Amino acid sequence: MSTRVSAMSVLPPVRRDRVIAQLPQYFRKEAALHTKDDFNNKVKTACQEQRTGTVGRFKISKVIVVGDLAVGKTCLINRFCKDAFDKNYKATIGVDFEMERFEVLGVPFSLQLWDTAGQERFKCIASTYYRGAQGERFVYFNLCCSICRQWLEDALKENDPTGVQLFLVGTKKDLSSPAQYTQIEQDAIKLAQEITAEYWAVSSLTGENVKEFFFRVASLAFETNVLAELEKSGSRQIGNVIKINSNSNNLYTTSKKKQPNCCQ
Ligand SMILES: Nc1nc2c(ncn2[C@@H]2O[C@H](COP(=O)(O)OP(=O)(O)OP(=O)(O)O)[C@@H](O)[C@H]2O)c(=O)[nH]1
Ligand SMILES: [Mg+2]
Repeated sequence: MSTRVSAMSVLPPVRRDRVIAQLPQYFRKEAALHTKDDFNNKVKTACQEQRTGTVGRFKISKVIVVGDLAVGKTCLINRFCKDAFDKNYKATIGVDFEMERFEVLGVPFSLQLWDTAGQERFKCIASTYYRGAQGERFVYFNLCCSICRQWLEDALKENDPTGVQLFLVGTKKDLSSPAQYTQIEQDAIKLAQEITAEYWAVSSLTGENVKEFFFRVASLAFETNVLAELEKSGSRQIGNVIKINSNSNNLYTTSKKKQPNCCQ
């Protein structure tokens, strides 16, 4: 057994409240990365037959959280990972990391959450990370910020947009009245559609939608990763029994992304 595998085998079992057996649903149908109600059949079969390749062993998916300062990036991660909330603002310096382990369709799956700093003076540090990141990247953008389109442009400049799944997250939902929220949501859905992102609204103070959101991220990341693994192993086999579409890892978006405009 390799050292890496034995290191993994000493990890404690995945927490029971991180087990995902069903595909978690989108938040708003009009701004979803996909609207299917179950995991892809090829993915389900691969999981049953334990043919998920590096997914489930040492593969770790990265989630990069970006957005303006004080929009609530760190609090969102802390609410999910530690079930904690701090009302005092402590700016992130550079980048912090959290690891979160799931079990999806019986397969262990880890997300590494990159919590970047929103302050302008740390922005160059964050962009170094986008550049250095290998493999799939899943980027969130916080809604409650005037320059979120700027973050988006910067992050996409460093990444192939087709390899990135975007989530546009409206934070601090508890602070708006229902009437204010309705207006915010309309604008957010428009922006999400424009940038081909999935929209969510969350509150780290109350915990509303936080777990649902991360479960959805983990599930879509897992599905994309397994499909990519199947495609890789499919292309290595001679005379495949199962034909795997060469575009199958690009599940959710085939349309060319529009250049984001300036904020209104
Ligand atoms: N009411 C309310 N306040 C929140 C919520 N989320 C975060 N806050 C507050 O907003 C402030 C900033 O939160 P952070 O999570 O530190 O913001 P950040 O985006 O990580 O900021 P940087 O690290 O500077 O980029 C803190 O005072 C939090 O308590 C929320 O859901 N509701
Ligand atoms: Mg922070």
